[in-house]
Amino acid sequence: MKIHGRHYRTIWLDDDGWGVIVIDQTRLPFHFETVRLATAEAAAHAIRHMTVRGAPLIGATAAYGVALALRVDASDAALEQALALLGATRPTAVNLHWALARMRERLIGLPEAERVGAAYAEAGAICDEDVALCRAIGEHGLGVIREIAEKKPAGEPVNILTHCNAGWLATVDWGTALAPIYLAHDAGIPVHVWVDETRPRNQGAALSAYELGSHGVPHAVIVDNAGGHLMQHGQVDMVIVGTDRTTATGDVANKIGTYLKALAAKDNGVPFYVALPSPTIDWRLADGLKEIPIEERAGREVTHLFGQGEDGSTGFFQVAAPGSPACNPAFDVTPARLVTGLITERGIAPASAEGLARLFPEMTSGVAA
Ligand SMILES: CSC[C@@H](O)[C@@H](O)C(=O)COP(=O)(O)O
Repeated sequence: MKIHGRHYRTIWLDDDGWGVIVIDQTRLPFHFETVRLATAEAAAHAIRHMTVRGAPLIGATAAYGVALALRVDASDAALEQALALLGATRPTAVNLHWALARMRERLIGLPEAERVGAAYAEAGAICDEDVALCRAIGEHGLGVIREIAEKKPAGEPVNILTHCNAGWLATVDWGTALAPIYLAHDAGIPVHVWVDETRPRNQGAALSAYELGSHGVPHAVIVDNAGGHLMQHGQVDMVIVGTDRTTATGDVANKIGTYLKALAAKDNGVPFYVALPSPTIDWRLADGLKEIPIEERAGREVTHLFGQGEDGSTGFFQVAAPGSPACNPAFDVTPARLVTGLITERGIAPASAEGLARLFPEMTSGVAA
């Protein structure tokens, strides 16, 4: 993604070759600032406090967190401690656990002297692979957008609704849900994106809108409650969202509010697609509602809003009645029956055990078989 004319990934190594630089997403869209992570604790803090967020980027940051820990102590005990620390940061996105398991598998059998180099190489490979997976998701999703565009009067935009931020900022580059949109726009297909603001943290209004604007994609921010109305009036041609964990049977956990959009889409005959790289599939799970852990975040995210005042200063503003308690489940589960298709790096699968098994036959032992 280009910001101010320069291409950025969302995570990279500092000039010294070991410090890890990330974009501080808590400062966007008002300030583009980076943060240097120099310890595993700093990486864990960045994930927990959402300096970085989005399932694939959480996994990539955790992988580098392991490398940072091993620089200090490359023993088995230190490795296990770093895996536990980083694994406890956020519960819903399975990419975190996938990345940590991969790091452990790569490192545990190595002599201590080789671990640091191998850890950086593996974290780098996870990042490079994420870029390739997201690009492939973009290509497959582009086909869907193109098909819809061909059925519309010439020049009329394909109206796409998205929820939360499953774009460049949520991954290492490209994004998942937004990758097909970038490719469609670049291919000259007219697209227009309805961006759900995505309360409570406003990842749509703050991050997706920032990205789309930086790439020149026409879009409009809408309140989370507007999607159903727009669908009823024929103003949404398709929905594309990301996911933090998808079961082997095609149930999809994503940012709170996704389920309501899927219900509205079903009622209005609007195709509802979920874009995901395969590390987001939890092959052990068959029932998303019962089995996917849903993160509960602080009530303060509901009662207070982050924004910029007219004098240019940024800060938090209370919007709820002082003293009122708040409840803040951060994700919900959309059952597979409401999902039109899962856009993966290998193609588009029906949201079902059979559909996923057909695309990923090597993973189909257990519940997906
Ligand atoms: C490609 S990212 C997919 C999901 O991680 C994204 O849609 C999402 O819900 C992010 O939640 P967040 O709480 O901002 O980390």
